[in-house]
Amino acid sequence: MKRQSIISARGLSIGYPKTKGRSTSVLYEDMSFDLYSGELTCLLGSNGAGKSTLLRTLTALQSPLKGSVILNGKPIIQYSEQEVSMLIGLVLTDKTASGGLTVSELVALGRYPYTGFFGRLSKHDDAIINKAMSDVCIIHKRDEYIAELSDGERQKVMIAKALAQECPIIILDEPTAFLDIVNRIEITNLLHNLAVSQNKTILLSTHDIELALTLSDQLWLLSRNKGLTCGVTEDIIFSDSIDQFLGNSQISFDKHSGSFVTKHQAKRDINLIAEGELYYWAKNFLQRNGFSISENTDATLSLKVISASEIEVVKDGSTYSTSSFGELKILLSQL
Ligand SMILES: Nc1ncnc2c1ncn2[C@@H]1O[C@H](COP(=O)(O)OP(=O)(O)OP(=O)(O)O)[C@@H](O)[C@H]1O
Repeated sequence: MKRQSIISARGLSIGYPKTKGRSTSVLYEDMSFDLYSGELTCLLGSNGAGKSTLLRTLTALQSPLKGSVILNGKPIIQYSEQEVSMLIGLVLTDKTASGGLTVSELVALGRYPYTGFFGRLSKHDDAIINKAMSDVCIIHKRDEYIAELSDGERQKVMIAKALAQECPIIILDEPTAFLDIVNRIEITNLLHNLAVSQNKTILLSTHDIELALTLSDQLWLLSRNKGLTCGVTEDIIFSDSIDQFLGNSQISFDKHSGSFVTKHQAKRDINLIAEGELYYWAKNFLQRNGFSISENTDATLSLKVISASEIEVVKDGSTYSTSSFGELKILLSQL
């Protein structure tokens, strides 16, 4: 089945043009990508990889150095500013913006591509604004000032504004920056639900790798050495690209846990017998304490975790029992 891409590019170069005191700075050359509707796509890359530059180029805030971004089959530069704002809702992370407006006033700004800046809001506009605030669960704060909201609430308001804009595409630059874990999950989940239930095309940049792996349909990985690679999340995971694009000499991506782990200098081999969550956390404990997990059941050192309070160590045929990981740490340092 061939899907229709909403935003695409072939042979795109992005970066910053020559200025008086500086030569052209090319970040990426010959980029190719497609964004599809009904999907959440997460853009991952280290600090300075060029995520914001790519998002600005995609939304026509910045010109490409070469090539063009194609929006619904037509180069984006052929659209007027108003036409682009009816198609793409852009959410930037700016903590200081619009503090003097109330929640509903800020969300209402999303209607201006339709009404004009001095245009009056119709009943239809009011209904859309209310629905947008309900969709992101912020309607109970509709009369409060933006300056008095928490970061998570403000982020929801910015998303509601993009929803009120009724754009088929929403692009967000680090929408979960500054948020706690609950709000990070809530916002990312909300965006995924919007993509699926309202068939929107949603692209966001994030450093929240674990959340992106759980909720995004497509991943875009960006690295100055390796360029851009795109694919369905699980295809990207099994291609080992996450490690290649985001890992380094200190950390590597662990496919089993779906998270990054520190590369420890292992000094001793140990055989581990445990199941499920006990295996996961015992392995975590051992690796952090300088052990390498060995598959060899004849290893001189072996650990059996029956429960979190029943842990046995076997060394050279002798068995030692402990009732916590705290005790185990002391025991292992003595054996
Ligand atoms: N206006 C500018 N002129 C020249 N170079 C710039 C400009 N803005 C950003 N850059 C450079 O482009 C590179 C990419 O910056 P960008 O902000 O796109 O990265 P990022 O991946 O979004 O980073 P972060 O995760 O830290 O937000 C950086 O080396 C940066 O210094």
